[in-house]
Amino acid sequence: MDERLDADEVFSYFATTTPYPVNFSLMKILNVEQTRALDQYTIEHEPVAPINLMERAAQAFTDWYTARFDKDRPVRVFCGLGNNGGDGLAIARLLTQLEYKVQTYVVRYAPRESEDFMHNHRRLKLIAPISYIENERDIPVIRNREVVIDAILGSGLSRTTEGIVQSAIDAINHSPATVVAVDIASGLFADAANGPNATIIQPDYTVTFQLPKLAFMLPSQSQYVGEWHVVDINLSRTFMDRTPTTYFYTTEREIRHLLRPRNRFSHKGSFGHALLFAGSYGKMGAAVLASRACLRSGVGLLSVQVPRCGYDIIQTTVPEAMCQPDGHQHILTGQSELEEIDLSKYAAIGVGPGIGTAPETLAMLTKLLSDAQKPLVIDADALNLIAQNRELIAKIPKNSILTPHPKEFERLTRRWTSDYDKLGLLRDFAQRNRLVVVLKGAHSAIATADGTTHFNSTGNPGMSTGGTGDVLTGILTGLLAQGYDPVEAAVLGVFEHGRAGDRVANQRGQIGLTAQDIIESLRWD
Ligand SMILES: NC(=O)C1=CN([C@@H]2O[C@H](COP(=O)(O)OP(=O)(O)OC[C@H]3O[C@@H](n4cnc5c(N)ncnc54)[C@H](OP(=O)(O)O)[C@@H]3O)[C@@H](O)[C@H]2O)[C@@H](O)CC1
Ligand SMILES: [K+]
Repeated sequence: MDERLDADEVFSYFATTTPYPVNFSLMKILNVEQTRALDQYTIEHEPVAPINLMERAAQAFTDWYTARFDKDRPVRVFCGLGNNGGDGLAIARLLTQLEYKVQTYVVRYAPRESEDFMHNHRRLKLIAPISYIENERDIPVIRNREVVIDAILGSGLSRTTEGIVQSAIDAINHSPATVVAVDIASGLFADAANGPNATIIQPDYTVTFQLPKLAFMLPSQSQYVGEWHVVDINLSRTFMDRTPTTYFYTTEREIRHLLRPRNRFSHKGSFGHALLFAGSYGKMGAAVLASRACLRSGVGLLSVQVPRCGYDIIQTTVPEAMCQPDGHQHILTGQSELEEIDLSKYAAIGVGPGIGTAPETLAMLTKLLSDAQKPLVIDADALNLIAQNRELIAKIPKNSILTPHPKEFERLTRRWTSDYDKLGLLRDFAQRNRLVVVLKGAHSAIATADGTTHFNSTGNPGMSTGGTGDVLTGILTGLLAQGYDPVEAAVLGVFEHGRAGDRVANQRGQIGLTAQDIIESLRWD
């Protein structure tokens, strides 16, 4: 895009060239250009002078900082020469006025400074000394218990760091101090891959302005983000609401709008009849977990199709469910012992947990994909069977929800070169095949047929344990059966699955967390 466009033009550029509809209001992730346009639009339309907006940002950061760090911890603020550096100088002034022990450094990597940097430089100079870092000798020794505030480079990063900036970043990274990045770690691109040997601040915390950045969502960037927090600086809501984006971040606020309240006159028929195809000899636990999770998600009725060896297991462990044994003792073949399965009876169908990859099960899956008239939830071994027989991808009913973990997604597509490459693959796969794809992991990413990606905000590493995926499949099938559309079901189900995991982790820690605990901790109010 032409750099000379002003904020209004950028606004209409994105409004006319990004055709993705948004069904419900979620927190957006904007790209660097859009973020810049958002700042500019706020400045012109609020209106607010740029220097006052910078003061607002510095105040919001300082409020966050003072709520967490005591005055007795010495602070070293490292500033660059752009507006991120300007923020740093303003923060140094605000903290000094609050009687924090502050040392300020300006990393002089270029001859030019931004206007708002210069303004804040003059103001700070009146009340405190400022040191300059021009070569390595000027870099101070940073000690334990000190806090470094990193304001060297922000969203204006345009190239890989080098020279004195690189040396300062290295010194900060090798120090024992706690590091807090202002807006984004210096050297980290907000929405593009960094080169292989880039020098980037590795903060303990990132305090970012207004909206999270795409880089915060990616596992490979986590060492350059740390624990991140968004602070509100009142940038234009109009611009944020009306600027289309393909990336969203799901938080509790948005989930509240998605959840449908129950009417006291409803009966079990109102919440749908779900069917799960799950289990095989030695993997019946997956069927039990998916079934229980489906019931805990509010489904009206549940039937479970299992191999004969699983019949007694389901009947005793999940008495609420009806059980239909397959003709085969150990695996699913689709040959029901009781009757031909009438798929049209079911409001939603889930397939995959613990089914194994036997040829007869492949035959069942193939028939299911072509007979099902509505979206399915497809997980685990069903995904592996599809990956081994890629011609099946085209047969998956449109808007089905697939829930691969990264390895399963790689089998369905190819190895990726970076997390950004992976995001592109995910979006293309979902769009091309008209599917909803939940890529599981930290900040699970949900890609939809219309090209949008929703990142989840709940969940914890304790959930990387056997059976949690089966629980998710049960939840999603239960939500589809209740009439949530597939995107809503995926966004809501992934969020609540993660939130239940967080409740367990809060009560008993992450290490001992089990899939069963997640089921027991599900709450929908
Ligand atoms: N706009 C607003 O209203 C608000 C903005 N806010 C704050 O502003 C920040 C963005 O500020 P910014 O745009 O001035 O960019 P910033 O990152 O400080 O540096 C740009 C300078 O660095 C240079 N440079 C680039 N890469 C380099 C490298 N590798 N090594 C060395 N130099 C490099 C680059 O040079 P150039 O690319 O022009 O050659 C340019 O001179 C944002 O993160 C937030 O903190 C808040 O106050 C809220 C209100
Ligand atoms: K920074």
